[in-house]
Amino acid sequence: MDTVFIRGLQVETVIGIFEWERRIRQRVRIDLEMSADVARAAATDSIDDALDYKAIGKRIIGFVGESEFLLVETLAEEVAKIVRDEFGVAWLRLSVSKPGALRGADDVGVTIERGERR
Ligand SMILES: Nc1nc2c(c(=O)[nH]1)N=C([C@H](O)[C@@H](O)CO)CN2
Repeated sequence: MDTVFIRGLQVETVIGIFEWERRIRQRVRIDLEMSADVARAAATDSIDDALDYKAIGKRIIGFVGESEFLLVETLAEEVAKIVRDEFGVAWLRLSVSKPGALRGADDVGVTIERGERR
């Protein structure tokens, strides 16, 4: 299985369980790996046969920027659904984190895996 990935995508959004977090925008970081047939795209050298990371990245930026979830878990699940349903991705591994949210830690968040690897 091949993968197409997006690493370190940063988007500002409303997220968090505390009252003060509902009044500000915070930066979340998204790391995404998606199964893809890279050999086919390489053979034709056509974006039509590729999983377009730019199109997916723009869709995620738009969705996350407009969202107002409490938990990073919910944000991760909803982004995973969009990527799978709208871009036909069979398997993905997705991390959503809030850099600096926990004093003393570089980053905190969740990683989910959805679908079957082909
Ligand atoms: N598993 C989770 N734990 C916590 C979350 C979360 O989204 N998932 N969120 C918070 C707070 O919003 C925190 O990020 C504020 O600094 C705490 N724990």
